[in-house]
Amino acid sequence: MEKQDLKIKICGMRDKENILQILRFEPDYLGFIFFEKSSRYVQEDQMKEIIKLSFGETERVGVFVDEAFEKILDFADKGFFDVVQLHGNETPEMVKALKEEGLEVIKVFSVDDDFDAKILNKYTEADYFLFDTKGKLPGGNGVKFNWDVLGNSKIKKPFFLSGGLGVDDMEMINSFKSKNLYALDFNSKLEDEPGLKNLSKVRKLMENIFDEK
Ligand SMILES: O=C(O)c1ccccc1N[C@@H]1O[C@H](COP(=O)(O)O)[C@@H](O)[C@H]1O
Repeated sequence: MEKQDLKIKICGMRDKENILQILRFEPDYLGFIFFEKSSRYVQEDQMKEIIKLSFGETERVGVFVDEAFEKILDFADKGFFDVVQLHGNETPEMVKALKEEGLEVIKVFSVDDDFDAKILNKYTEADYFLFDTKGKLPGGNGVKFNWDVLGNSKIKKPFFLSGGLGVDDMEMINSFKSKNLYALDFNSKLEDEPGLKNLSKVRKLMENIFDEK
């Protein structure tokens, strides 16, 4: 697999020093969790400082769980993110309304063995889908789902693959064939503690992940 084939998102960032270290590896996306119950929650005041950093080509993703439309817009106006990730039970109407405000939208679906891909047809307005593992928490469970459930033909939109991905999963990722796989989303498996990514793991990911085939 060639590097240019797949985008990389590293999620759950909040520590300024750690962000600066990770930015040196030039991931395509960095994610920030605006869900108060998350152990990776970024407060508004922290975010005001974080956006003063230079992100270069790396896009910022704001992660929300069933958040009010007005709050998402307010955070967008404050320049907290470039792309919004809706990680709850947001409706197709919510996606449409955010699109009408000019936002780029990733809609998340929590997947288990009973996942029915028909639901995707309701979310045609989303720019991207993201598939995460259904678990106790809305996200950040650190567990993989059975990727076979996605099936090849059912996903008509570029999508992020997520849920417990780590640096040792490349062989599995390489053998997962889906023409619309757009990005890999890494979070808890790269951490020393919630919100703090381990540099050796990120280095291994960014330098070696695409060379294993
Ligand atoms: O990480 C969290 O705490 C979190 C909380 C609420 C919604 C989403 C969250 N994280 C997202 O979960 C997936 C998968 O993470 P993991 O690899 O299983 O740890 C990822 O997309 C994060 O954006």
